[in-house]
Amino acid sequence: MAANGNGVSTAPRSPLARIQTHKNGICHDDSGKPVKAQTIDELHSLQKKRSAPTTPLDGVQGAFATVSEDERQRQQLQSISASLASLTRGTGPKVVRGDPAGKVQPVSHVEHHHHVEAPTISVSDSSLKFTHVLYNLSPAELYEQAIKYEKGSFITATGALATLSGAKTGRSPRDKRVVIDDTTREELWWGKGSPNIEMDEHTFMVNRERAVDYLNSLDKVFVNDQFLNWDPKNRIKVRIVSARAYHSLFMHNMCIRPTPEELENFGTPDFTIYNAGQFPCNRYTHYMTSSTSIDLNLARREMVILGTQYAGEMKKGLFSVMHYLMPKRQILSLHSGCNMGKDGDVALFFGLSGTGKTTLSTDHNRYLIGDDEHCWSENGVSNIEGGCYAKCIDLSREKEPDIWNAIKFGTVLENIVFDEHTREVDYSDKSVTENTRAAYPIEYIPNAKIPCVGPHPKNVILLACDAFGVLPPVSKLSLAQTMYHFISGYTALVAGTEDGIKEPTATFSACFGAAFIMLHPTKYAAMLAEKMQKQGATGWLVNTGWSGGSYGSGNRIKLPYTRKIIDAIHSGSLLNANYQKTEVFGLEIPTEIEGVPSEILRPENTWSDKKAYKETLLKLGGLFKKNFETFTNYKIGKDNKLTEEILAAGPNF
Ligand SMILES: Nc1ncnc2c1ncn2[C@@H]1O[C@H](COP(=O)(O)OP(=O)(O)O)[C@@H](O)[C@H]1O
Ligand SMILES: C=C(OP(=O)(O)O)C(=O)O
Ligand SMILES: [Ca+2]
Ligand SMILES: [Mn+2]
Repeated sequence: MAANGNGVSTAPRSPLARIQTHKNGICHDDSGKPVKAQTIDELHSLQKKRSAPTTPLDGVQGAFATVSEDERQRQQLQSISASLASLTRGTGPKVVRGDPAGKVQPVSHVEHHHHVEAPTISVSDSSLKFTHVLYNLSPAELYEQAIKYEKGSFITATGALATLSGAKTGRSPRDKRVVIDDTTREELWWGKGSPNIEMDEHTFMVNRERAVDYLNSLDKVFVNDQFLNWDPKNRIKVRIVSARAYHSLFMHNMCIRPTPEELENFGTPDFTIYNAGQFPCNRYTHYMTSSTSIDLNLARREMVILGTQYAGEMKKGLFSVMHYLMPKRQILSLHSGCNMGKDGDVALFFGLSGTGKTTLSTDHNRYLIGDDEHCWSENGVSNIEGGCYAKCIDLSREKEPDIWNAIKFGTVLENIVFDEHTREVDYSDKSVTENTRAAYPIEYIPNAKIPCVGPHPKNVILLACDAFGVLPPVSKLSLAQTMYHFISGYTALVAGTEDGIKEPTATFSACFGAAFIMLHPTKYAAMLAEKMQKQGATGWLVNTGWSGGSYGSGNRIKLPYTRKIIDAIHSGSLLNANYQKTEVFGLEIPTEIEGVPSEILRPENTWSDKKAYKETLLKLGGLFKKNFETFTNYKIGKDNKLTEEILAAGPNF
């Protein structure tokens, strides 16, 4: 008698025939070979196959012939131990590979085989302790670590790893400090407007010790050895030591991933980050003004992070380092996105946070070279990074399909909100922060250009999100105007929506990234001018912000219109359009662009209150003038003529 789960009889009239599973009547539950295991533990051990400790980009499975696996691991651990050395002990901790919980390698075994350092007299309990190193784990391994040990880690419906960055959901530029010594005092940009807030070497060491002691006190740390810069001649080796799988996966995605062979020969890193973000700095330490401190020491080639878990701090910290190292080699570092057309025409997209670098460089009809950080050398452009970091607020599949589709297994989704059951992400939800983010490897964008390098740029697009609504959607710039706007680095922020409508605030950030530059802005500007002149590149100013009024009365320019404008720049059609000059800013604006209503091209047409338009225009012009006062005493390049032209290229009234 058969019954279903509800106990209701479903008995057929006649008994069922016996199920025939095999001709000879012997019942097998499967037809495969039996597993080669005597116990469940053995069975589990079969599940995992040994492989290289990395995730190769191109599936290279080379022969690891030059050094034995044991020797390679010993060297690696020694190098990591040296990285984690503290001041008081002089030597690093005893490090051992693998997850302490995973019983990957028994401690005694490793101690016996790998003499990480010469035996020293134990001066403290911490030197008796082992620190397990999770070295260049794969995304899958990092998912497991995050989900097991880090609160707030979940897999979303599309397979991304949702994480929380804690109390800080954005960068903390006021807590970023740079060690001042005889070299940096001379070389770097200090004082008004500079992002380089000074600290002394000793204080750096105090913070370094705090971070290193914190990391050494943990059962395990994550170590990433990776590269920056796709230009092979100017590649930098970076090591990131962190406490969270989230941070390790973020950097795995954002830096260039080495192949197993490259990792084998990695050697000593050129730069090391100690990310102890969960642990605060000591506010009684000299120079500390909060519990957060991001400290850069160029001489030691080290960065220490205390009191912030926002992952963007690491990528932008390394960007600062590149802004120091590259100009020394006559290479210009750029806070810009970059893409290339089918015919090899390259465009740069400069702009401050939220102005559209990532959105507009990710273009289905063009090859993506990178979304945020590039180098421009004698040979052309190269991306510094191996991944993209997109803003996700109000992300839609229709408007940004490539970014949408990149949010899948392996992608880190920061501070987003999802349905607790379906794990479907609600991209409109700002409950945690407005700065929700997705970090994914660049190859998640289908038309990424790998390797991420390209020829010299043809178009240099300066993006400004003008919440005042007075800058034209697009204008063609002279070289002097390009320099003026590059040095100004304008965008506008909109005030919080909750307290009702407030005035937008203008922000000026030299080189569209004052927070990251290390030298005086005019150094970068001079290099840009020289390169643009030599390559005959055209500058453009694109307003991705408001039209028809300021924030509150007007609307943000529709993304499809901005894309049409960008298309016309790329195709070259805009270069030959008819232009009219605007008053105050003296910008050349086109009268027509295919696919864009002509009336929006001239901002005053879109404002119903013409008087308010004129007032707002003059107000913004005044803010530009005031901001530029700091730069009027600087010469740009070798040529006095260019300096004078730049000064004249600003608003005139
Ligand atoms: N007209 C527009 N042009 C560019 N971006 C726009 C526009 N309108 C709205 N946006 C939104 O503005 C944000 C731009 O952010 P993003 O591209 O990540 O900036 P960045 O990379 O410069 O920090 C995206 O969320 C995008 O959807
Ligand atoms: C990561 C950042 O870059 P962006 O907003 O320019 O994409 C940031 O500014 O924190
Ligand atoms: Ca950026
Ligand atoms: Mn971006």
